[in-house]
Amino acid sequence: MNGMMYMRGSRHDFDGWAKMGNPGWSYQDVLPYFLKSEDNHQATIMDAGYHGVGGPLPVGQFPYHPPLSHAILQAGLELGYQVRDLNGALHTGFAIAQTMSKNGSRFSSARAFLRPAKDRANLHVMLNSTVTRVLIDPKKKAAYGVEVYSGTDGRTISINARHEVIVSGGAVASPQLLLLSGVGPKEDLRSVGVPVVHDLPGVGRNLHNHVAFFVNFRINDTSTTPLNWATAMEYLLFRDGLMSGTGISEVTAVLPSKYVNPADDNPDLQFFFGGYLADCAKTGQVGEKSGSGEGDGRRVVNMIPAVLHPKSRGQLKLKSSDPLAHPAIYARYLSHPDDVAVLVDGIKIAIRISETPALRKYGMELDRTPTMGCEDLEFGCDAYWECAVRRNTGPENHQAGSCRMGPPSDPGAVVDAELRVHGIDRLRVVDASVMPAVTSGNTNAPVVMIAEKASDMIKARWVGRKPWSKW
Ligand SMILES: Cc1cc2nc3c(=O)[nH]c(=O)nc-3n(C[C@H](O)[C@H](O)[C@H](O)COP(=O)(O)OP(=O)(O)OC[C@H]3O[C@@H](n4cnc5c(N)ncnc54)[C@H](O)[C@@H]3O)c2cc1C
Repeated sequence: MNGMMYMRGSRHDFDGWAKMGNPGWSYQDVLPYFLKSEDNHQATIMDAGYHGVGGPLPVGQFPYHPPLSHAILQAGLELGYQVRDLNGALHTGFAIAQTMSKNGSRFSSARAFLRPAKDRANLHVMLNSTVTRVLIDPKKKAAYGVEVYSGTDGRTISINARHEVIVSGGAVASPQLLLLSGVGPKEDLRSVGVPVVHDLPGVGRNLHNHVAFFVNFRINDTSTTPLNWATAMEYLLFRDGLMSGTGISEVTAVLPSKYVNPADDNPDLQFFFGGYLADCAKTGQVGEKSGSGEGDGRRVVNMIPAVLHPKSRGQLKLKSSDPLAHPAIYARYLSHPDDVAVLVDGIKIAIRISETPALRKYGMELDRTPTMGCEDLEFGCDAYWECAVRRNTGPENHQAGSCRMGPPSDPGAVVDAELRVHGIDRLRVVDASVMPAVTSGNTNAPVVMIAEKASDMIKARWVGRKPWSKW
């Protein structure tokens, strides 16, 4: 379950991965895999050559856009930015983002990829089950199965793999699972009593995330109404109206801070917008008064700058050898001073956006309520914003990098460019954890791309098929 925004990141992200010693991951290499999964239902109005049709994942804008969405785009134009396809030729600008959705409703990865395959004889989905360990032959250093705990009957069973084991638990659970299986930094494993199968220092390290700050504004609000039976009917009959959108959360901007060269088209800030959804209703009757304002026709909306190229790195460790216990996560957000500086510059850009004529029409005004703990600093000076971002840090949900891809010469690498775990045969990791550096945008589309590319690598090893090569 996520916010559905379909953002691939910048070509520089993938070229950077390739430069780090990962052949096959440059932008030119990965673009075909983005296209392979995509069924873009607005392909004709997007940049030519950058979008696919006919894939399993529907991509497109929601049908309903509140007027404020268009006003934000206008604000971007007034500041000299372009409104463009941010998954196309260039990566800087404003957009009503495309989403993983169809007919105004969410399209999860499960709906796109799993459900159509549900009747295949070689697919079995176990519900309410947790993999507790990858079974690895310590002599051969090869994975041969998994141990699974069933939350339904409390039993733990072993399942053998004929070919290989693919770990896809995400940036938190994948390193956790490797650690539980004895693959990780040997000192850390010994300290929690897990027998060491393979000393791999990078497991759980390099954990990072986009980190953001909510800048609040007040606007004059006269155009929202609570959801009611009429909006429900509009959605059911026409797949349109308030229920077929996400308010101004559909808008995003990818912009350079003052610390990067705009000509490089490698922006280091993404802006999200929030607080302008339709209201839940108390009665469901048409004409119910809006409950979200402050009673004076004003309501709070947010602009949320996020640092796209964070330099801060955290770590994940086991707290115990209990596979059902949560791991210890040391996020270390904003531990690198450059991340703070970029975020503060992002706040200033957000304020500039709010001061454009397009948003002044809405009476947009910065909420000057001081952040708790920063009251003694003069509101709005750099020291104040530095305090505010540290006191009210808003991490995104884009955790990545904790099983990072890299060559064997890289001591922090966990998987190679074929996503195989270094030192262990028949074991791959396929998810956001393999990203050496998080992409410049929301992370779901890149994870789908990684999975598409992985499926080719897996087939190449076991059935000898050639990589997908439409382009
Ligand atoms: C609230 C939220 C909003 C987001 N919004 C967006 C957005 O708008 N656009 C976007 O692009 N990205 C968004 N993201 C990020 C995006 O969803 C993630 O980057 C992406 O899902 C990561 O994919 P993954 O396969 O690495 O991990 P996950 O999607 O987390 O998949 C891992 C799966 O493994 C399962 N699992 C874990 N451990 C075990 C185990 N031991 N045994 C069995 N199963 C296990 C988990 O239950 C989960 O289903 C959002 C994320 C969140 C949380």
